Amino acid sequence: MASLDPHSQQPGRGDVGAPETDGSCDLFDLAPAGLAVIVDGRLARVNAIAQQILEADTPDQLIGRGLMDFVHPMDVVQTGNRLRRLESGGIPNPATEVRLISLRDNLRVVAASSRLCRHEGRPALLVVALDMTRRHLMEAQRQDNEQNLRRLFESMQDVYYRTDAQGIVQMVGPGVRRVLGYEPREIIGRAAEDYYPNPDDRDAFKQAIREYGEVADFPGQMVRSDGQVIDISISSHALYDEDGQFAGVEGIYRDVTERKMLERKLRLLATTDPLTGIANRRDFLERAGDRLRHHRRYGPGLTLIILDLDHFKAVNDRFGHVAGDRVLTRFVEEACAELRETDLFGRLGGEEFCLILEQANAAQALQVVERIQLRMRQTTFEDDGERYRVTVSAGATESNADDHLIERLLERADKALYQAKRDGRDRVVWYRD
Ligand SMILES: Nc1nc2c(ncn2[C@@H]2O[C@H](COP(=O)(O)OP(=O)(O)OP(=O)(O)O)[C@@H](O)[C@H]2O)c(=O)[nH]1
Repeated sequence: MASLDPHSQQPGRGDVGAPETDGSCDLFDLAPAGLAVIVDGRLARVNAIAQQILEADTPDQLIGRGLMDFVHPMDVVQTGNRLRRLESGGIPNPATEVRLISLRDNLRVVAASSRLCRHEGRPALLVVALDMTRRHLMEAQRQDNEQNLRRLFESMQDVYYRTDAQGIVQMVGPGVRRVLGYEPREIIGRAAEDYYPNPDDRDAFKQAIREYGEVADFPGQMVRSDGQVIDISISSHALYDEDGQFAGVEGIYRDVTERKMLERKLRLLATTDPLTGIANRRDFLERAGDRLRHHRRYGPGLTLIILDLDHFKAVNDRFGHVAGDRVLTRFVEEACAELRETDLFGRLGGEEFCLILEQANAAQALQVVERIQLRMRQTTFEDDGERYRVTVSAGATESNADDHLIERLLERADKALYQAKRDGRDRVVWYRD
């Protein structure tokens, strides 16, 4: 057994302080570190842990092999220098990280220190190695993760932020440069509210956080450094301290201005009649249905009127489709001039339009229709050098308690309209059973 007994030092022979490893003690094998005795640059003895580090099944696989055979090529020069310094000066080397290649060609990282000793009467080196491979891997992984996280953070389209309980910004990510046009340091320490053009948005956000503890894709608006108002979407959660007290909010927000614009455009396309700009059939009927439901629950009836241009086919046939389109657009302009913001007006198709009047009794509704008809009577069109007028017929009905569906009102108004056409056009007929 190797002896690490300090009394066996042999001063004056270049190995001052070197213990004799004469095999008289089993400390060598018990040591909680890898130990290797090197004689003439070759492994003369290894303990079990050194064997483990170098992935040898038996000590024989290692004994007699050159120490430098196991040192990673990148560390060979530095390790050689250290060992030479030790041999010539005798001063033990402090622990240094060295990369080794095991018998199975795996990278091992050890913290290795060395000192002089004697082995079976010959000058030798004792190398002590602590296996750092796992820690090294973990550290490399941690650094890798940190770098990835940093890269992600830097390139993130979203803005990460954190506020304290008073809404003061504690942290904000670099994405804020792109989204709001500010440097992060310009924002930190300021109230998050300062960037909201509409205080109601912030209040709604705070209320939702208070109520649910978190929000996802919460809509709002913010003001950029250049004054432009942008649409944002926030996903955040509340933070609490150890006592369970509200400590602030953490989350991300992103610029969704383009998405919102696209959504608005799509909504407009899906709900608007492209020629006249008023509600198309689908949108009109949907909103008309909502209003009917509302009136059934809360209020008196509503009035539905179908308006239909007279002899419109003749306009198309005589002056062409473009002239017909002009008449349709003009009719809508004239009708809208007589309507209130709250009135619902839409194009059912072709030259047929529909109007819903709320807060109007039958007499008032008739007045509105008659005013629209009068306007059209007074409007002159001119095409191909010919002047002409286009009149409007209308059928009206009022909702009653049995009307669950808007289609029932449409049916009645249509019957009344038919009657108006039969009675000579340019008039309004109120539906009667
Ligand atoms: N220019 C134009 N014409 C349209 C449009 N949609 C439908 N029309 C035309 O509107 C005309 C409707 O004709 P009809 O349903 O016979 O009705 P009308 O000629 O007005 O007759 P009455 O309603 O009985 O007075 C048809 O010629 C359709 O081609 C449109 O968007 N633009």
